[in-house]
Amino acid sequence: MPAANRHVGEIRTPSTALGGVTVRVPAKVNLQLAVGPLREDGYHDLVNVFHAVSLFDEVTATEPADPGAGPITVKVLGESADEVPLGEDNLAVRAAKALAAAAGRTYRADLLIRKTIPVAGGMAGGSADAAGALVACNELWGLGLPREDLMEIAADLGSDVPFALLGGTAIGTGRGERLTPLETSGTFHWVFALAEGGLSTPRVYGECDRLRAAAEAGVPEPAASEPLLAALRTGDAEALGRALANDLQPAALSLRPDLARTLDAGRALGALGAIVSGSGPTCAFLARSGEHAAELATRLADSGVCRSAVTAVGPVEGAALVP
Ligand SMILES: C[C@@](CO)(OP(=O)(O)O)[C@H](O)COP(=O)(O)OP(=O)(O)OC[C@H]1O[C@@H](n2ccc(N)nc2=O)[C@H](O)[C@@H]1O
Ligand SMILES: Nc1ncnc2c1ncn2[C@@H]1O[C@H](COP(=O)(O)OP(=O)(O)O)[C@@H](O)[C@H]1O
Repeated sequence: MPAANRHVGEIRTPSTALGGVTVRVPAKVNLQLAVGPLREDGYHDLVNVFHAVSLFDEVTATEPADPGAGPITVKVLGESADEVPLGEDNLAVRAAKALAAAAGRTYRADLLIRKTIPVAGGMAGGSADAAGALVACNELWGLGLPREDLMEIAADLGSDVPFALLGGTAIGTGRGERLTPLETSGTFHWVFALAEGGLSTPRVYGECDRLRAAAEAGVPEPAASEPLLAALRTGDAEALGRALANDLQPAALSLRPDLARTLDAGRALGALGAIVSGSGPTCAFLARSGEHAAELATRLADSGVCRSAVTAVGPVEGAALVP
C-alpha cells in the first residue's frame, strides 16, 4: 500500500477497530424560556435561549456484534439508565434509523449510551443522545453528511435536538428548533440540583396551559429579553442571574411543589440566579465563580433539598467526536 493511503487507513481504522465511534454531547439549561400560546399542532411558539453546559452523555456506535439482532440495538449505562427505554422509543435509536432512512438504505449499528445527564430532568438528555447517534452513525457509516443535513433530521426528531448538535449559547424560535447562535463573553459557573424522579415535558406544557386558562390572562407572543442578551454579550454573571426567566417554572412548581424549597435554598446560599431548568425538575443555580459553585453544590447536597448536586460550566461545544 502506498505510504499516503496507509496513512489514511491508519487514521480511519482505530475509531471502529478500537470500540467504535464515540461522540460526547452536552446537556442544556434554558436561560430564558418564553412560551407563547398553544398552537393548533399541539406545540407552543417559543423564544428559547439555550446554553450548553459541561454535563455530557457519550454515545458510541459500533458495527453490530450479532448479525441476527435488529439493525439498531442500544444499551444504556450510568445515571438512571434503567429509566431509559431500550426499544424503538429510544431517541438515539430513532435518530440512527432516521439517518439511515435519509441516506436511503438499511444500515446497522450497536449503540452504547453512557448517561450523566439526568433522565426526564429538563436538561435534554434524550435529545443529546439523539444528536450523538446522528454524529456517531454518520461517521461509522462513512456518510459524510454535512451538519446542515444532520440539523434537518434533528429537527424532525425533537425540538431540542438541533441545539444538542450546535452547542454554545443560541436562541431558538418556532418550536425551539430554529437556531441563531448568540455571542457571549467568558464562562459561567453553574450548579444543578438533581431531583428524585422526572417530569414529563408534555405534562408540564399542559399544566402551563391549564394555569394560564385558569388565570384568564392573555398570553403574549414570546420575545427575547434584552437585559439577558446584554448580560450574555458582556459576560456579566450578576446581570445574567437577575435576567434568568422560565415561563414553565410555575407549571413545574405546581406539579412538584417541593422544588420551591430547593430554589429558596440556593438563593439563601448566595446563588446569583435560581431557576427550574426547562420543564424540570432539575434546578439550576448560577454561581459567582468555580469555587462558589463547588461550595454551593456541597451545601445544597448536604441540606437535603435535592438528590445530588453537580457543578458545570457553560457555554461548551455541541455534539463532538471523541478522538
Ligand atoms: C421544555 C424544553 C425546553 O428546551 O425542553 P426540556 O426542558 O423538556 O428538556 C423543550 O421545549 C422541549 O423540547 P423536546 O423535549 O425536544 O420536545 P418535543 O419532543 O419536540 O415535544 C414534546 C412535547 O412537548 C410539547 N412542546 C414541545 C415544544 C414546544 N415548542 N411546544 C410544546 O408544546 C408538546 O406537547 C410536544 O408534544
Ligand atoms: N436516550 C434517551 N435518554 C433519556 N431519555 C430518553 C431517551 N430516549 C427516550 N427517552 C425518553 O424521553 C423522556 C425525556 O427524557 P429527557 O430528554 O432525558 O428529559 P427532558 O425532556 O426533561 O430533558 C424520558 O422520560 C425517556 O422515557
